[in-house]
Amino acid sequence: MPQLRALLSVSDKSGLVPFARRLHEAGVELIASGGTARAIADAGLPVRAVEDVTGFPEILGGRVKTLHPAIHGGILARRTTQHLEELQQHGIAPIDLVVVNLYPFRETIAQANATLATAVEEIDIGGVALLRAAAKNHESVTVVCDPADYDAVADAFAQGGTSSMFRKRLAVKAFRHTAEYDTAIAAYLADQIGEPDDTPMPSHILVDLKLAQLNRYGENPHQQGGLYIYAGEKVPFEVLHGKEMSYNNWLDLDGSWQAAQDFREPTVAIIKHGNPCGLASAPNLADAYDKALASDPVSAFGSIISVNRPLDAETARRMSSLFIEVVAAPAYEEEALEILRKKKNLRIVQPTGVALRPLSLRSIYGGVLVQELDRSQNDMDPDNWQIVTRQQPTPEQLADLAFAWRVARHVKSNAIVFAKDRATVGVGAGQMSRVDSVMLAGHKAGERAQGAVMASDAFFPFPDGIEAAAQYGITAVVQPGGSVRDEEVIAAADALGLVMAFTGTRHFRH
Ligand SMILES: NC(=O)c1ncn([C@@H]2O[C@H](COP(=O)(O)O)[C@@H](O)[C@H]2O)c1NC=O
Repeated sequence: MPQLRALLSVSDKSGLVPFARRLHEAGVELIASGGTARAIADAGLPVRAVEDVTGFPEILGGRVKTLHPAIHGGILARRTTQHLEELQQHGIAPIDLVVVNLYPFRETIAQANATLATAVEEIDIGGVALLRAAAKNHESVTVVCDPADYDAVADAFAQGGTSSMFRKRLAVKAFRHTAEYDTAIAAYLADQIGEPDDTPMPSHILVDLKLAQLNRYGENPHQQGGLYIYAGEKVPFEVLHGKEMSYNNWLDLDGSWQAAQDFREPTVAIIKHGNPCGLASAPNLADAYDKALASDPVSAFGSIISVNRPLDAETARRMSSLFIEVVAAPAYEEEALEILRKKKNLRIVQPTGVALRPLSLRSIYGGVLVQELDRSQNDMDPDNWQIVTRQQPTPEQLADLAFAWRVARHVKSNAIVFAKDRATVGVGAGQMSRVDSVMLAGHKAGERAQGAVMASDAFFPFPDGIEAAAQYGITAVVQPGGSVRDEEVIAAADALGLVMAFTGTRHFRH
């Protein structure tokens, strides 16, 4: 049996000594780089320093330690006569196991005081080269990049060596690891340097996503699903109470959170299947909640609710009579938490402070669609609107129109929002025809449509939508305008005595 040899070069030395001891006990000769060799020797185990093998000292403050043919030759040689003879000619011994963990680049850049210079120093070169060399030669060499694998590898060496399948799996893991490592470096450097083509649509997007949570299933029980987060970042919401978040919970939480945070006044967004069934603003959250719930109390059953202020006890008390899947608030009063915690199945969540990414990514067949988030501000201000009807809005109508317009961008197209007193009273979402959305909103609002205003996420192609709205009692309309039939639509609004504003901006949401 030939002498087996391991090269160890680890930044994180946890678990190193017991692992090295087991390898030694299995008859494996240990070679290690500076600090790693010291840690092994301090534990009383025999170890050869890399410098001793290469006959060359570590130089440039550790920038060159293991980058030497005596090391890489030993790893990369095929175990064929020709390669082994070549090794012998140069006095190089084969290396059968490579154990590396890399400089903590991600941890370094996550620190508040990180500079470009400190980050660059934490870019591991030699360790990556060792991992890649060993992974390439997985036919004969075992590569370990994760201390979680120490036990299984030690077990295998105690039995004489690793299996071919195990080596292949470890090689895949090592290549994945170095790819993730380089992705983090590239993303950081691009960010620091501010690549010229970085805005608005970068020429390449490197996405490094890590599984944060395996969901019980995807949208439906026959689909697998999970939450992936950007590597090195936190899960966006912490679950303070209740069961694990499901796939659909995450999706609806995202919609409700972004909707509630879009408003300045205390606001409550009640979401079902990606659309608000009630959204309202008021001087305090408790009243905003009542108004949002009143919009469509039937649909609010089993909803996801987000608010944009710390959740107070009074609002929590009012919420506790409704079956809610998830509640999200920027913070919670202690008493509010006590009240909500009584509901066993309610998930209470709070954001962890992860920054909102400016681009949205959505996978389609054969690609990923990327766009900036819909965060336009100009058209949200009624001062920038054009009143196109003879009838001018009252201040009250204008305030409701501005509210409804902001809600509309959080509703799936074709989106129609009926609102009164800064609260939705009817929402028509996700219809293929705009006039159908009007009818849905009107149906939901019933009597409450009388004197309410209407927002439409895109222009009315025909007067029919306006005429239907007027029949429900709508008095004022806000829409982007821009249809070839705008004149006809304006004439219809004038004939009905309605106010109509054009914003010039469309808010499709698919
Ligand atoms: N430059 C090199 O030749 C080199 N070879 C190995 N390393 C890294 O040095 C670290 C271990 O160093 P030490 O054994 O001195 O504590 C490991 O994270 C390893 O990935 C190197 N350092 C950086 O590239």
